[in-house]
Amino acid sequence: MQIGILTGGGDCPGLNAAIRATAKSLMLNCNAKIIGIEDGFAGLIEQRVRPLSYSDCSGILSLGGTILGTSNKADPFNYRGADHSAKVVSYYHSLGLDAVVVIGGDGTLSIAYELSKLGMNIVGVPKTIDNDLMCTDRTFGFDTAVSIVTEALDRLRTTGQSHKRVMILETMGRYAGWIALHAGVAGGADVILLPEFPYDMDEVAKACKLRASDQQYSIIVVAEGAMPQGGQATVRETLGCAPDPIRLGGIGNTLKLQLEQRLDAEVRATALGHIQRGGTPTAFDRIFASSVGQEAASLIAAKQFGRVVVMNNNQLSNVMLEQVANQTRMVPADDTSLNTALSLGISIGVPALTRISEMV
Ligand SMILES: Nc1ncnc2c1ncn2[C@@H]1O[C@H](COP(=O)(O)OP(=O)(O)O)[C@@H](O)[C@H]1O
Ligand SMILES: O=P(O)(O)OC[C@H]1O[C@](O)(COP(=O)(O)O)[C@@H](O)[C@@H]1O
Ligand SMILES: [Mg+2]
Repeated sequence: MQIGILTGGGDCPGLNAAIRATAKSLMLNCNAKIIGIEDGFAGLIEQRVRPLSYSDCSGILSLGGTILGTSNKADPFNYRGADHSAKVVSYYHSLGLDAVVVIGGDGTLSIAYELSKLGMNIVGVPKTIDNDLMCTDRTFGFDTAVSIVTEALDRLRTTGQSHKRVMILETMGRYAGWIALHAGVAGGADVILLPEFPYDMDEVAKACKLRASDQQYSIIVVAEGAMPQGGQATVRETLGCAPDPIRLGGIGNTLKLQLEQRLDAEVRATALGHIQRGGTPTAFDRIFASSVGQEAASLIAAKQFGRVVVMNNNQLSNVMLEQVANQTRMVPADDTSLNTALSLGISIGVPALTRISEMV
């Protein structure tokens, strides 16, 4: 049996743990040969692959990034203005691959679904710091990102407290607020602004004034996709050559300027950016990535193709690729962590009455 592995989309901590688990499990249990596909779908389009030996997959458990490389721009259906999908499928056959394990997020798995319809045997493994994939409670990379943001909040707290300032921290997450919400709760934020609930500037200012009257400083966590009521998400840049060209970012600074006009306090904004994605995975993400990796190997062994490994209520299972393709999992109004935040008096920038009506 000959199996390809690729990692697609933005890198995240735990990718190497997943590659290691998938490859070792296939080698040990199925005597499979593993072909590493370089730089996500770019490797299939540009025909760049290399064999992965058992030792290539050893010693990488704790390593951040991906030994295979990745791309969040290489879409075989729209690559530099042309459709390369037929060429990708014939390359897959010419390599003698029995299947490809595609480790990716919503975008990568949407592409995987389209390729599976063209006859490629694919098993998907979910990854992304954003945690925005449908049908799974978690994606690996998320826990590490939340830990990094939480540590940053702990650091912002002591400097914010010393200067009696409003400290804003902007997180990643695209159009979903999972990182901001979880890190905001873990870091004891006073205000958490999410893309799912457009905020009212007056409410944000009111929450800061309330904090100024007791603790004299405030901590705001804002997701990069957050937007004011009636407004739009802030775009950092629009890439020239990608089918999905929008990169969000900059809302932290905009919020700082707007808040300074409404408050007496000084306001400072920090954006963690790619620091949230780099470096070593947490123990949780190492175990999680290893579990989903070996489960993908089991699906391959059982010839269960066109499926994605998922984890719900701590149980591994799988769903069809089409169930996760072309969708984004947002924070729902009845989310447990959101309710925790609200119960603790953390503002989400909307008036209490709106909040209650949204939640019933
Ligand atoms: N809904 C979609 N359908 C098809 N391709 C998509 C979709 N969304 C994103 N893509 C493409 O998928 C690739 C990876 O997407 P990205 O969102 O960056 O990573 P991830 O796989 O982590 O979600 C990019 O080439 C992007 O253009
Ligand atoms: O690395 P880039 O191209 O700037 O992309 C940044 C985006 O990638 C992410 O870090 C991860 O997103 P994906 O998992 O969908 O790739 C987002 O949180 C962020 O908006
Ligand atoms: Mg994505």
